[in-house]
Amino acid sequence: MPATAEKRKLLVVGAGASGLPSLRHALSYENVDVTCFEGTGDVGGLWKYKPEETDLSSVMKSTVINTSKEMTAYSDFPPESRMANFMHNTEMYRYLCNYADHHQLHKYIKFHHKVNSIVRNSDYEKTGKWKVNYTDDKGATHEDVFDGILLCSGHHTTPNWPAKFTDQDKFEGRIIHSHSYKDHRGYEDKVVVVVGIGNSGGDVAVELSRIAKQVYLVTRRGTWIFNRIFDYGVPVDLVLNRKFLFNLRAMVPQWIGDSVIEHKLNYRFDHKAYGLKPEHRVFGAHPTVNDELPNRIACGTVRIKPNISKFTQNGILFEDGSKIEHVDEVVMSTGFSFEFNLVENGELIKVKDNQVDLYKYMLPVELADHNTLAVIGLVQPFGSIMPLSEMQARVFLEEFSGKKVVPTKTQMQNDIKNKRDAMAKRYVSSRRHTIQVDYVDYIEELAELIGCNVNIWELVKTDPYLAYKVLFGPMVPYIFRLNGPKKWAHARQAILDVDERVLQATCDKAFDLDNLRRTCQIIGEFIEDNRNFLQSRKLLHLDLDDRRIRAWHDVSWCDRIPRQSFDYLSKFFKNVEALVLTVNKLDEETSEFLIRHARKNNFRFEQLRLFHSFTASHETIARLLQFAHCRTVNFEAVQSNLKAEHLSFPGYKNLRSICFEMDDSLEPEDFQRIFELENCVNFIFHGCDNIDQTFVQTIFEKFSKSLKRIEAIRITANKNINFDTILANNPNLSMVQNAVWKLENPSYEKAIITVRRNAFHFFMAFEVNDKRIEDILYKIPIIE
Ligand SMILES: NC(=O)C1=CN([C@@H]2O[C@H](COP(=O)(O)OP(=O)(O)OC[C@H]3O[C@@H](n4cnc5c(N)ncnc54)[C@H](OP(=O)(O)O)[C@@H]3O)[C@@H](O)[C@H]2O)C=CC1
Repeated sequence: MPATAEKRKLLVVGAGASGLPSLRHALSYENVDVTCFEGTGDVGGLWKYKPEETDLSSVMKSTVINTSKEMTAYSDFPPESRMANFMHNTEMYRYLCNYADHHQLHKYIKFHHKVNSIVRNSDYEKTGKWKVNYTDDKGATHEDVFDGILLCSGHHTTPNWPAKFTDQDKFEGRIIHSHSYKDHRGYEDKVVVVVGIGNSGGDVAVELSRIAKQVYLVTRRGTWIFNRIFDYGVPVDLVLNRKFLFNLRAMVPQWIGDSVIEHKLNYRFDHKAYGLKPEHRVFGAHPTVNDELPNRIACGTVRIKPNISKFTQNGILFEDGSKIEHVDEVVMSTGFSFEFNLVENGELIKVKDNQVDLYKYMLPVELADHNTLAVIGLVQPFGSIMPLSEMQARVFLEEFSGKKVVPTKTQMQNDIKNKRDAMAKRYVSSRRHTIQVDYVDYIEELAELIGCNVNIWELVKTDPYLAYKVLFGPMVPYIFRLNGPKKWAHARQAILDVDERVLQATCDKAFDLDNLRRTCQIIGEFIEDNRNFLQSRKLLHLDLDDRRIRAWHDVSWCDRIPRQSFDYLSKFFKNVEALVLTVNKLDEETSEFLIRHARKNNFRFEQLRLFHSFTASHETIARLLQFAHCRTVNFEAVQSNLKAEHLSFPGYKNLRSICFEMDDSLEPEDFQRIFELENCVNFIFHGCDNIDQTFVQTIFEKFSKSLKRIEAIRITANKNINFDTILANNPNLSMVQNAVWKLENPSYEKAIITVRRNAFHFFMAFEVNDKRIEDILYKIPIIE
């Protein structure tokens, strides 16, 4: 495909978990003009729970994903720290929505647009173009030609109904497929038979076991059951999907790896004793992940049964001769089928019993001359599909945008054959095992194609710590944004922060003292190494916060300083002089600590910025201000409860500048007293959203007649004020974006250095426009 200056039109079909990253990456190519058609009115596909009976794919109401958040994330969008390690479907949906919002994908998605057919265009041989027939959101049908197509419509939509069991039609109870199962309602006190022990069957059986009279779970060959969490509560996929382990696995016979894991799984519960031990080895079938099933079996609320041999009018006979006389409900959790009838009536990508010939499960060999159509997300990994879908889209887009990354037709065919042979050798022969991949091997294979796999030996030379993490840590998707096309500047940090995000998902206040001490040491060394520089540049800003601070402007949710970090801070205070100290939720204990250091170490700062509500008393704050020789206090986004009587405390008396919330408890008389503070000449008014025009005018009159100075007034949502009148009456006043008015304001440009450790961060800003800053930014130790 020739590189071309002209934009190539790409259609992404579906805005679910595969469509969204496809769209996001397509947008990063200048020569690609992308549109996404989504049949429904929302993004999220399967992950958007649909309470009604539908032909669309949908999770159950209670579905919790069985891959962990870090292994399920997209490569440039790490999940929030507080998101669960295994997300409930509503949280998954939120993650997908956030991703779409973050990358502003909505404007490229045409909702309620349904694709009816896709065929090669008349000039396909020459151009590789496709003709698409679709119905728009008004019901009108159109035809359009695209240079490329990404089919991202999922493969968990069409229920696979098993061939009817003997006398199934005579059965008078209800039989549904798990696709139609929503929640437990209606199953109370019923006898339920769940057929199939895949992840759907396991989930349904466990859920119903709490409210049904009895649940029977049918399996014709047993299965190995994984728990979502491994030793020490670490998500199992974070433990098993590691580069090192896969490299090792390639060197030892398969049975060794199988035996180790089987031993581990049996150690939790003996699969034989629980009637589940299969003939196949653990990696010989798609894994069933279920944390509760063994317990439910132990409690007898779920009983394991072999396959059904026959239905009766009210009951079921099993292959071992056992019988249940009365059955109310049967839930066939027997998997899904897929087909590609949308594309040339199913003639192009032929599917038989879920067997399909696609290069890397995405590219039809017949189209090898152009490679302008791909299926995204058609894999069933030991691990999460989402990062694989994203990587598939990246492979396609590299090719589509002009690079040659897909090999020759013959190589494609060989690869398909090799994969099929390997699958037949390893897996139980079944329609379930036709698109199986190992997460690590497969993502690396794709990454190799586009040159974004990590060369560990090269990395060891330049960044040994990161190399260690990549080799021995979980193979998180961010790894594939360190190199190659569309590198992501924050990939390194995202990799190093994995443990922290995992930990914070289960423990808000997870502080590890050893780590804190190590942090002190590293920070100390950093300060030592850069002493001259630090002394020549006064630190502008020191932010004490035990939450992630991603950017200067993004300090949105904070907590109090952890006690454990006092040690660490002491070390820092000995070395650095700051202009601004920001503390979130300042309490008495922290204030006393800071006062001690101000007195003992001569720790100084010029501005105290109090973020969010604080519980320290004004008396204590005043002492802190006094001992730190602080001349500016900034009550920001807090109820300051500042009263006239506080002003007699020495710390407040000496203030030169004060910033406070106008909408809090401040009374006009208090304001008058503050205004009259002798030393205080600079004022910033925050959050003046509820004050009225007269008051604002009074403020300006007061200030214009005195030596006092307003640095800024921030009014973001005030309907009472006529800005034009006020600006007209005050020629020295200018409004700078977003209703921030400035009379005078020294504007510092800032560089920001964030040094972070496990759940605790230092935030430092220096004066900038200095090349040194950049150098330091790169050298700053990253603390885990
Ligand atoms: N929480 C989560 O994240 C969830 C994820 N999923 C995923 O969705 C996908 C689909 O899962 P699922 O719906 O469970 O389907 P699967 O295809 O994985 O499992 C189907 C089950 O039905 C059995 N089965 C099929 N046909 C018959 C038959 N004729 N007689 C008896 N048993 C039969 C299969 O047994 P056999 O092995 O003998 O063929 C197997 O146990 C998987 O990738 C799964 O991981 C699903 C649910 C929840």
